[in-house]
Amino acid sequence: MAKLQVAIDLLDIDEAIALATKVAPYIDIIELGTPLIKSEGLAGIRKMKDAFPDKMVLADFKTADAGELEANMAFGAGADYITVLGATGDSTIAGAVKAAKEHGKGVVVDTIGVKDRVKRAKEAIALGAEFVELHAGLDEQAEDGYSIQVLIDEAARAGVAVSIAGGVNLKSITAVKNSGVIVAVAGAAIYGAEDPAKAAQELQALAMA
Ligand SMILES: O=C([C@H](O)CO)[C@H](O)[C@H](O)COP(=O)(O)O
Repeated sequence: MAKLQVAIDLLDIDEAIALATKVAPYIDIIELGTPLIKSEGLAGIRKMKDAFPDKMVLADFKTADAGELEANMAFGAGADYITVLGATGDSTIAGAVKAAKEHGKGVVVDTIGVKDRVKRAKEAIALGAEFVELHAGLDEQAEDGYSIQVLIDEAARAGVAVSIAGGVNLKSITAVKNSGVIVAVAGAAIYGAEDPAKAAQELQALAMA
């Protein structure tokens, strides 16, 4: 069984909240995607958490430096999780983990751009990350030959708590779940669906099967 995280890559917080309102019954974690955070800032995080106080809210900061400072910003605005880039230095991850412990929150390390995602996942967990996102970003997904199977294979041999992001949809979610992830992240498959609530409900049913 895997939890379901919706990655909201919209640019307007009111549209994001309207989407989250439709899908919240089927979702465990609401992610404000990096473009949404760049568009709306910390105020957007506050607004989302105020609208969904009982949901876990993930701020996809993709922090690359000043880990403790940025994590304090995200948690202070109401986020339950912040993402930090796995490609950055250990001290940045450790700084964010320090802030997370002080706030009783969590750090998710995002392996976007990392060559050996499994090795880095193990290192990130040792540094105190709650889980690690095996992630192919929107640009990597658009490259010729991309297949989510790479991430599924990595999750199956990771041996630490991981999520998968990058092409999770109704076709792939069963294999994603069976790989042993603790969280499946779906963006376009939900926010781009004609009926986002139905899409989220179907994804959740398969993630929990
Ligand atoms: O994290 C993401 C990306 O870096 C832009 O913020 C996406 O939300 C994530 O890759 C989800 O992807 P899809 O489910 O394929 O939309």
